[in-house]
Amino acid sequence: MGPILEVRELTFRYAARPQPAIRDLSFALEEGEMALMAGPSGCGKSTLLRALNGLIPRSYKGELRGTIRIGGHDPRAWPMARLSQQVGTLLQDPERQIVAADVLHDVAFGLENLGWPRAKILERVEEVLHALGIAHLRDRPTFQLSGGEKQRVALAGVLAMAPRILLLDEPLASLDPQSAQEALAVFRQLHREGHTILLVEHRVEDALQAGPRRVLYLEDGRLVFDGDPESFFERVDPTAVKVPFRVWLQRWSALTRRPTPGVEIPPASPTAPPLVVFEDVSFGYGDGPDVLRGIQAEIRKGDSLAILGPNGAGKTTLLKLAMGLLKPRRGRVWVGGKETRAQTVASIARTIGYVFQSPSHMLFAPTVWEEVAFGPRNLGRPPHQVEADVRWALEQVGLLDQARSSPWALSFGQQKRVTIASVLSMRSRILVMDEPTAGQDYQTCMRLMNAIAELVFGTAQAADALVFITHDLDLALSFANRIWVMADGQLIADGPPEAVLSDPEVMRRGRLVPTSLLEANRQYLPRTGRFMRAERLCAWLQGVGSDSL
Ligand SMILES: Nc1ncnc2c1ncn2[C@@H]1O[C@H](COP(=O)(O)OP(=O)(O)OP(=O)(O)O)[C@@H](O)[C@H]1O
Ligand SMILES: Nc1ncnc2c1ncn2[C@@H]1O[C@H](COP(=O)(O)OP(=O)(O)OP(=O)(O)O)[C@@H](O)[C@H]1O
Repeated sequence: MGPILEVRELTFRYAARPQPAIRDLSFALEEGEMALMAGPSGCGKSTLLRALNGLIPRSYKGELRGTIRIGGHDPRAWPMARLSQQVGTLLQDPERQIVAADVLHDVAFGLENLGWPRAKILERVEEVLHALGIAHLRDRPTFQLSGGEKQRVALAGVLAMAPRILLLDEPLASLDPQSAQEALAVFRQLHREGHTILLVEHRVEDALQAGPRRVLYLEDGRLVFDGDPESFFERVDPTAVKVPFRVWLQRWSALTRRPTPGVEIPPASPTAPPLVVFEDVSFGYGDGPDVLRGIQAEIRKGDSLAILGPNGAGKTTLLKLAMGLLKPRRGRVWVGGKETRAQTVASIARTIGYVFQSPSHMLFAPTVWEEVAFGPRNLGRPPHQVEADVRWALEQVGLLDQARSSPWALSFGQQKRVTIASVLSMRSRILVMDEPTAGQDYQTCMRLMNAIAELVFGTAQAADALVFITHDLDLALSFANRIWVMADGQLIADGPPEAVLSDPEVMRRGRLVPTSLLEANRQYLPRTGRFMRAERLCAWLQGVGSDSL
């Protein structure tokens, strides 16, 4: 029997683009094989998945050349219903995957289409919801879900159908670390049961825990590596891909191109002037239960604040209260010395630039340039200033070359960066970002965060504070001088990364799982005195001599 999935010399060019998004791709997966696919943002990963699941050429027009075989047949001749029984896809943006009004119906949707009897559908849905730890969400309206809750519901819908081939486009991007572990356990189980899995993930270190024995690495539409994880680590540039810290250390002295050190982030000062104050704040949606309870905290000048915590803990809700998009049920929120109740959202937006979690909630303009120009124009800036602001913001996110593209003709990671640029261009004093680096490759992520940290801590002092929600502990320990952990609507920790991420009780309640970089940092903390990002820790370890390793 031949491979279950095979592509040969596959090339695809989107109609709107002069260059192909994937070029001459050839590889095959045997039945029951699991492979991890990685590569920089925009390298063609989602495009390949679209060609495999039939969205290309059905929904995306362009020029497709080469061969695709599924179980030895050309799927392009099949009706979509037959193809989707064989190939299940988790899309990168759960907003686009969820179809039904409540969780039960959403997860049951595919099975209903297959004509399963009702009792069997219910049984199957319960089973999948349990496996992903979201049984409690069963009867919830889907529009009310948090980002990570949505991602798990979308995944449940795909897994419920148990297709032979699973194409998973960044299934971990918005999951809290413990939920990511649970999802990985489900993938391991599916692999044991004989499903073929192609897992696209930037979180390489995490994704490898699902046990793939093969890594496919794309660059600029081409397959540049196909081999086992250890050989991948021997060849990979650790500044480009998130690898375990031991790989960093092994490769560090041989690196010819060292990453730029980036701006130094000083400790947060507990006596700096407060910018945003939460005064005993509680909040619930509509007449529903409280989702935030008794939040008492201040965001101060010079903070680079990372907000961590389980999916559904209330992180996004808290930031929406700061933006005045929601008003507290009890207590008060102050921005710039005034209560949010007494300010319009537009006036708060002059102080706080806010990047939403999902780019599809923000994008609206015909071109990237127009999208990024909207904010500064709205603030009444003169055209030459708008031009300078847009150019600068697009440079920071590495998208100046896409200025004339439609935001909809970009990869997910690129779209997310457009939304960041459209906030940077307003040059707000406080930058608030909901999972800014979800869906970004490691290198882009580091560049982006360095550029943003530079605004607050660089010589120009172009901003006063930075606040970001993230599930990436490495990002938090590398760029935050202060961490809040939220759990179940409450603030359970507030302090420097070294203290917060060393507290086992906070780690447990926050569903935080130590990464290899965090573990190395904890080990050396007595001597380093502070947590450091991977390259700094490597340099430090080298400085103290290898005998102490
Ligand atoms: N609908 C579209 N129309 C035109 N061009 C597109 C479209 N979608 C993606 N592209 C372009 O094709 C290239 C590959 O995009 P793709 O989404 O496959 O990348 P990716 O590797 O999945 O990126 P990411 O990691 O950011 O999700 C990019 O240059 C992107 O701008
Ligand atoms: N519009 C809404 N109506 C009702 N409940 C909502 C609404 N939006 C969010 N919720 C609920 O409020 C709680 C907190 O959601 P929130 O989006 O703040 O979580 P989060 O910590 O940002 O999660 P994630 O890490 O998954 O993004 C969740 O239980 C969520 O289901």
